[in-house]
Amino acid sequence: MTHDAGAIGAAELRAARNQSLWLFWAVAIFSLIVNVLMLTGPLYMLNVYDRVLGSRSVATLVALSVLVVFLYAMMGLLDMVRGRVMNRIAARFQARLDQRVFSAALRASSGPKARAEAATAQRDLESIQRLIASPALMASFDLPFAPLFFLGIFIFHPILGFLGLAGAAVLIVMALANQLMTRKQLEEANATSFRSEQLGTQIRQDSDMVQALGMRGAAFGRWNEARSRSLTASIDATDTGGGFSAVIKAFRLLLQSAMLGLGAYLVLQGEMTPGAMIAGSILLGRALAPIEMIVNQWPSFQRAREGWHRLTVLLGEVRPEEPRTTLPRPRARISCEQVTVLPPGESQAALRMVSFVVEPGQAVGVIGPSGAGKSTLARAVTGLWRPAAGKIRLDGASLDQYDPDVLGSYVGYLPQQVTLFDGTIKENIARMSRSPDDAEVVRAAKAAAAHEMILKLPDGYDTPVSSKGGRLSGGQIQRIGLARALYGDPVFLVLDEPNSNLDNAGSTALNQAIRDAKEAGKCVLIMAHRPAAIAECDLILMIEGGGRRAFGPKDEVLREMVQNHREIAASGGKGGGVS
Ligand SMILES: Nc1ncnc2c1ncn2[C@@H]1O[C@H](COP(=O)(O)OP(=O)(O)OP(=O)(O)O)[C@@H](O)[C@H]1O
Repeated sequence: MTHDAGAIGAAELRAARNQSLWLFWAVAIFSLIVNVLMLTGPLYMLNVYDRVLGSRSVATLVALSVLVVFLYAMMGLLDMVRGRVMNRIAARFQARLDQRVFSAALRASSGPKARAEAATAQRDLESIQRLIASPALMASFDLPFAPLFFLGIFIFHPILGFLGLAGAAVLIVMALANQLMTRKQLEEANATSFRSEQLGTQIRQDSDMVQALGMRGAAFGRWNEARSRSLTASIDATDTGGGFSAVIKAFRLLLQSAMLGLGAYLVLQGEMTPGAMIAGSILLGRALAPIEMIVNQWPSFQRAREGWHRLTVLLGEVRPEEPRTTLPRPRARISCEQVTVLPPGESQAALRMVSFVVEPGQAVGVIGPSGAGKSTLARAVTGLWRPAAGKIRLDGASLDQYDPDVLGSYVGYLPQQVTLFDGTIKENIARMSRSPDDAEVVRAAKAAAAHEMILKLPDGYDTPVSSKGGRLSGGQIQRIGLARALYGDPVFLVLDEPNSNLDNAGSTALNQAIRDAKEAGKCVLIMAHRPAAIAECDLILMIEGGGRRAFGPKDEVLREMVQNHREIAASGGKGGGVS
């Protein structure tokens, strides 16, 4: 992370926090009143001991008690109000950043920067929100009023005041030691717990494969190992933190008793009244309570601090998208100019200096052996992976000149591995739109030859599916993926291995869909291994090892390939790796 990016991310987080600045001030003022009202107890004690018992006046006792009930009621009310205000500050903070963090995490996961931070982004935001809403942060609002209580003790007797201050200093040193000693342990506990959770989720998601391949024992063993590491780290952290909490609690109780003892001595010396002795001990308890609370809740502070740091990196590296000038709907002309693409986080290019042009109404078959860079090209042309060098243009404008969501609506992308969202088939075809266009959903399904198949399902278009397809077969998922790609009249289609799961009828329907798209003036890129998928292609782009080997009319390129094969065979060499 560059220093500038970090500063920008931190400024964004601070701005979200500072939008509630006036509410923080309101909480500070409520805290001032609540802390002043906390003097009620000690003052009541002082008066009961020194006045009521001395004068034996029931009337004074009743009057004082009525006053105390009123003051405690006020204190309770204000305490409740400040708690509710803090809850709302926390909710505002999260609401303001939720979408921004979500979208930054989404973009970071397919980009080279801040990928690690993206994994926990939403959790990190929540950990800050939880801290703001917790009694722990409220305790930090009470902390500045500790001097008020110490002043009260000093007024009772300076020696008591010095004892209280010395005790508080010891407690603060212990709190700092707690912070220092648990920091690394808590970091380790948080990280290992996240890793074991992730592994558990992955194993559950791939449960079919885990069970079919007899991986249950091995998977469970690995998960158990991760879980044990997380448990050990968490025990270490809670042991240390819990130890400090216990010592601090015992020390605070001891200190209060010491105050009482010293107070009693001063009373015996005639330097103080018994009421002041009791009140002094209570005041000390009030002054030290926030320190104890902060130490006990230190893991929440630590989680929020780590989260804040990671979000600083994420938001600094993944800046909000600048609004773009709206361009007219483009023609289906795609040109790649010397495009080089690095997969996210990699330093080696998966595609090198590739150039070609596809005109409206043309379909180009992208062929090449496994790992040649076909899917990489698909991701680059759809705008998912930005080229490290060169330009990809749609109707003359480079892809980054389009708003990503608008560009997405121009793209009909069928990825190599189709995943669906939890929802109905209709919602999936309609790209999870909140207001799906039924007629368009059916049109897209018909174009993908999925209509009849969908009607045969128990609830037709309203059949619920899961991310892995649920009741759907591989071929059915692929057809729904194709219908999704065709939904909303995209400008161009990018179909990555579109017929890998299709039967003959499916392949025929796919070819019809490609013909229709060409007739409608769209252009189509088909990444393919199987010859049937390139039947409708006018052009062939052959890539190997990330570089362009050949590009031109289909027959010419195929003839050239056959020629090469013959020559290689004749010279006794081995055939090329083209599928
Ligand atoms: N997400 C990724 N992270 C890192 N490297 C990747 C990623 N995706 C692909 N690569 C690398 O990029 C190169 C090209 O992969 P790509 O998936 O584009 O090949 P392909 O031609 O589509 O292969 P196949 O026909 O097997 O699908 C490979 O060396 C691969 O290891």
